[in-house]
Amino acid sequence: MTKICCIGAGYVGGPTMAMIAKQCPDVQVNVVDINENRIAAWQTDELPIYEPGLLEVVQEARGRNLFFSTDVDQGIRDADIVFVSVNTPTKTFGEGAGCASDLQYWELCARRIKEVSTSDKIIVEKSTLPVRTAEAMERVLHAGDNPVHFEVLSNPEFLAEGTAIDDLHNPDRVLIGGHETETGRKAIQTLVEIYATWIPRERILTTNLWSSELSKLTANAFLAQRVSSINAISALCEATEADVAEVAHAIGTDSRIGPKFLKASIGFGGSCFKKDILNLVYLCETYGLKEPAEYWRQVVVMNEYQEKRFVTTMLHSMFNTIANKRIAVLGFAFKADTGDTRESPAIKVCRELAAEHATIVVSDPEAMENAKLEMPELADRIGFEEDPYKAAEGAHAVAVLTDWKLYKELDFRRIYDGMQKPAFLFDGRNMLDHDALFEMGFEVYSIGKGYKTHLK
Ligand SMILES: NC(=O)c1ccc[n+]([C@@H]2O[C@H](COP(=O)([O-])OP(=O)(O)OC[C@H]3O[C@@H](n4cnc5c(N)ncnc54)[C@H](O)[C@@H]3O)[C@@H](O)[C@H]2O)c1
Ligand SMILES: O=c1ccn([C@@H]2O[C@H](COP(=O)(O)OP(=O)(O)O[C@H]3O[C@H](CO)[C@@H](O)[C@H](O)[C@H]3O)[C@@H](O)[C@H]2O)c(=O)[nH]1
Repeated sequence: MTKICCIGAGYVGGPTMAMIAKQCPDVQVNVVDINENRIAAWQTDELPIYEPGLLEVVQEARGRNLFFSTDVDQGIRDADIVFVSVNTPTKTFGEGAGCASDLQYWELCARRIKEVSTSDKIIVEKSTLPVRTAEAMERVLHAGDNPVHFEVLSNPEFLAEGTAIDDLHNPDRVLIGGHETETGRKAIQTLVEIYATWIPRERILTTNLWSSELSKLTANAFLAQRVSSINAISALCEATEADVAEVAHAIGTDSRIGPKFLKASIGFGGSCFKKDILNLVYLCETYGLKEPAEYWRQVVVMNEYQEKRFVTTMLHSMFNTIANKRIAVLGFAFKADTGDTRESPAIKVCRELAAEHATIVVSDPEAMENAKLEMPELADRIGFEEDPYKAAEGAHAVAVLTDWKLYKELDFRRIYDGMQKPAFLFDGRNMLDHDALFEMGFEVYSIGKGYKTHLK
């Protein structure tokens, strides 16, 4: 029986390993982590992350061939294949602070693997890493006179939160990079066979190590670039009475452009896009490629502009003062169907609103616990109210920041009746029926669509 160990039981390690275990009952999968609370939660039905469909997948395999443990060393020692899926955040200190990837968690894992292994293993980079990390890892793994052989593969993860289970079940592609040597090819084949249990072989791409590592950063850079591109156009739409949704539809029907990832918004969030683009920027700079670095940096610059612009619109439309006005923030997660608030644009928006001395009430169906941890410094300005109607009661403005489906279904007549007048509504996701809201009496502001106001 093949034994897999995955180090890191987070948003990636948990769901990916649960899917492998579900699809491959003959493979034993041990997910290990140093975070005791997380591991304990994976062992219950109150999973540590909210992801539609995840619980069912975990329940099918848990206790059969899927196990969660804090015994990292034992997990590594027993395994034929070790996935490393630890966090690789942006460095906050020293050289490359604010841009480079912080590789300390990855390197600690490599050292641990070397320390405790007594048999040959395939080591799989699941975390998103700078191109050529595998080289450094191989040096760490093979330092000294260790007789054990480690074959390093890159297998980046492309799942998106909120759709992780569908993405894992039916991925556009799986990417596996390895050395073009006999042992490298053999290791690639071993991993290909695991995925081929449920994924058509032609969707499993194999490349050299560096192409695989770089493809992950490139994919995220291209995706984020599309969001920043349409957001840049949204600003021009507002100035010209063009409608960004119409523009996006018109260009998206060109098969060379395609319709996806063209939704104008308050900006992209999540733990990956900004971090991975900045990592790409840092890599370009490291190789002396100033212009490519600047090119990609602009994707992040545009995103920050879009977040800031949203609050500026709120401020200007509400007569240039929001001090002590109650603002109901509907949605704090960085996108719908997740409780994840990492790098959520809602954080930036709340900070800017608080800087204007607004009184903020945050509501979200899944992200309240994480939201409470995000902005401790604003505790005296922010309240939390799970019920969106209560959050909006007495508010001067409602700002929709996450595209939760339930916000489409709210009784906005009831919300309007309970609000201060004029009642402002800022739709940061362009998801509501703006004509109907305007008819009810709202002052309606959206992204890239012009404003609907009763005020002269
Ligand atoms: N979140 C996503 O949607 C997503 C998608 C694709 C790729 N990625 C990449 O996958 C990686 C993991 O992301 P995530 O969102 O799952 O992070 P996460 O923070 O949710 O999980 C990482 C886990 O690793 C554990 N860990 C850290 N060091 C450890 C060690 N030495 N030993 C054992 N456990 C350790 C942490 O305790 C944590 O639980 C990152 O590189 C990220 O860029 C994330
Ligand atoms: O047209 C769009 C599409 C997305 N977004 C926003 O962009 C952010 C990212 O969304 P999405 O990409 O769907 O979620 P993530 O979970 O961050 O997934 C991205 O980041 C992961 C981590 O690397 C990758 O694995 C995925 O392939 C990649 O889509 C969110 O704030 C979305 O609201 C928009 O504003 N407009």
